[in-house]
Amino acid sequence: MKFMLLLIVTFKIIKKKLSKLQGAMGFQTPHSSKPTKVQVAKPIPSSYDSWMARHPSGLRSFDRLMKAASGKDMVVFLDYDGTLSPIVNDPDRAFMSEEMRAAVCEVAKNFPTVIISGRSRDKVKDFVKLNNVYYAGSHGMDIMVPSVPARSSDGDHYNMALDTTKDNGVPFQPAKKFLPAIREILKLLENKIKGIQGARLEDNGFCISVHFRQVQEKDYVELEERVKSVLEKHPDFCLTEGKKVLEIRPSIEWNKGHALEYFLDTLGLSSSSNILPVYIGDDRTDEDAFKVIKKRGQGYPIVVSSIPKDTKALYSLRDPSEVLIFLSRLAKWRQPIIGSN
Ligand SMILES: O=P(O)(O)OC[C@H]1O[C@H](O[C@H]2O[C@H](CO)[C@@H](O)[C@H](O)[C@H]2O)[C@H](O)[C@@H](O)[C@@H]1O
Repeated sequence: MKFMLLLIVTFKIIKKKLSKLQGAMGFQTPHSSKPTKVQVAKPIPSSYDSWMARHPSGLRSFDRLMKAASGKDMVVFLDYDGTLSPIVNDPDRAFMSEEMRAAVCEVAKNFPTVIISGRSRDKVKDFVKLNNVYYAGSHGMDIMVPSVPARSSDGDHYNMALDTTKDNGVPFQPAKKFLPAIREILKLLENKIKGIQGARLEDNGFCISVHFRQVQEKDYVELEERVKSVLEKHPDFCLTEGKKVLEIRPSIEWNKGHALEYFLDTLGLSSSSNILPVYIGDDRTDEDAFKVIKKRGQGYPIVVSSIPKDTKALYSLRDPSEVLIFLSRLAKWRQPIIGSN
């Protein structure tokens, strides 16, 4: 009797295992209530893949983008941190590579090129070290309008004689009247953040960065509260947040988007219906420029991100190494000569 019971139990176990195995292999068991098709597992798209479907890679789309750009006046805008240089712990050591510098230099030989950064104009210039690009610092609040026009005198060619080392242009600084208040805020902040280990200030000319990349997470709230307490006495300033940085800036209607429009205007390029601004940036402040390009309905807003994020950009590049490839290809790209085979 016992032997019979053992035999039945063993038989049932073997049957169950066999049926599981068949299921896993896609076979139907005779006991299936409904006939099921053999299921071929579809790969579930990762969130980055589905984000990429909405913001296609600037590299994969390169040929298509350039085809649509042919015959148009391209102007290239490049953010600095996180775009031309990788994000690093020490903001003073965010150097760009020699290859990146060479690629930007080559691009600038063919297209008017603007470096637009949250840093002070002098600082970003020190990092980039190129004299054939235009610079806008303090999120576009510090622009040196070049005395050499972007156009040659016949208006047909991009002027490659541009030399931005000669600061003989006219400064455009819409937040100039805030400078005394910025100095005062800087002093107050120096005292306020003293006790918070790892917090550091960066004087960006027309705005101030309070870095917390090196601050312990438990101190974040305290730091933010201290910064906000300083701003209570300065209601005409606002606080925004970037990548592990709090940014204090004058509350004026001026951002990277306005700066983009301003450059197109002052370079004598905005009247052309053929203008094609390309803007590459990684941070929240770059979204203002993406918005402007989208509104114009002309140009390529490209976000640099290796994670899905909410953005107005139409295209994406994963990180500065992809920016380098994109710029190197752009530097080599030549407008097809109309009429040639
Ligand atoms: O407009 P950007 O040129 O992107 O400037 C935005 C801020 O960039 C810098 O900070 C960021 O990069 C640092 C170096 O990699 C990193 O340490 C920091 O955590 C990032 O937020 C710059 O130092 C800030 O002043 C700019 O506001």
